[in-house]
Amino acid sequence: MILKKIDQLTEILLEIKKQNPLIHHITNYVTANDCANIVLALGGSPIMADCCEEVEEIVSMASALTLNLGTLNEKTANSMIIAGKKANRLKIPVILDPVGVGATQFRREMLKEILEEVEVAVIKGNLTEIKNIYGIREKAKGVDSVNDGIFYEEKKGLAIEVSKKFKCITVITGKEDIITDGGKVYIVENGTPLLAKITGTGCMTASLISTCCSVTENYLLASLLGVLIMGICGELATIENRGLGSFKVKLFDHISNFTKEELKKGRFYEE
Ligand SMILES: Nc1ncnc2c1ncn2[C@@H]1O[C@H](COP(=O)(O)OP(=O)(O)O)[C@@H](O)[C@H]1O
Ligand SMILES: Cc1ncsc1CCOP(=O)(O)O
Ligand SMILES: [Mg+2]
Repeated sequence: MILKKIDQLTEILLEIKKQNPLIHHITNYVTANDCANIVLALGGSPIMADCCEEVEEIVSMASALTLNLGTLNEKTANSMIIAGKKANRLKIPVILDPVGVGATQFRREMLKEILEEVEVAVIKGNLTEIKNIYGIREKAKGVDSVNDGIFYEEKKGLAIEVSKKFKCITVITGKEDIITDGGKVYIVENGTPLLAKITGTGCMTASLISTCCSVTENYLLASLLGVLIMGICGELATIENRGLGSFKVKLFDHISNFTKEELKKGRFYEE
């Protein structure tokens, strides 16, 4: 079963290299450069554009749209809605990363508006972010998850409920990652605590998922692939690690060299 899945995931990987899809991001100014480079490393082509006058034109050329709330303001929130609606009309997948949504009332209100106006294909966040999306008010200190210690069954249940509520794929990242469409659930065990020590690995995971979603209609498998790539490459980057700087460089090296061979290092199961 897993071998068949590896073949299906490899097909998505090869399709990205073949198509070089354009991935439109409306994202934060902290990790934008890393997200652009991660899309390039996987074989896609990034464009970051958030001006409301041009987002419709940009998204019309793109194969996926990533909306990242990391440094949200009223202007970018408006651009997200304009671009998101256009993406929906064009049937382009929209991937939402609700960065720091538990931190402020403003983010929660803007997120609610975005989700009322835009149909999202995938919501990806850490546990605190996903709890807040579902209306569980866990106050975030910033952009990181407050508590990853809840029972695995509870985390899985939450992801399923979010998928049902918003009719989308839900991804909860953390020590183990959960990916679900509300029915089938994948658990990914790859990763390293070092991934949580550098900023942007969550944002980059969303960019990887977007790139994978851009070449297939199977958003569940595409999300699984994006998560696996980050987890496996994170593990590979720890080999002979000298510190966080070189860890990050090695993470990019492994993502740019990622093939079916690396995919076989995936530790995931289906429920
Ligand atoms: N304790 C951990 N062990 C293994 N992998 C982790 C751990 N914490 C986070 N990760 C990985 O780091 C990446 C980013 O996840 P996370 O830190 O939850 O996102 P964010 O940066 O949005 O808070 C994911 O690939 C996740 O699997
Ligand atoms: C630190 C920070 N502040 C606003 S956005 C951002 C980056 C968050 O990135 P990630 O969610 O991948 O850790
Ligand atoms: Mg994040």
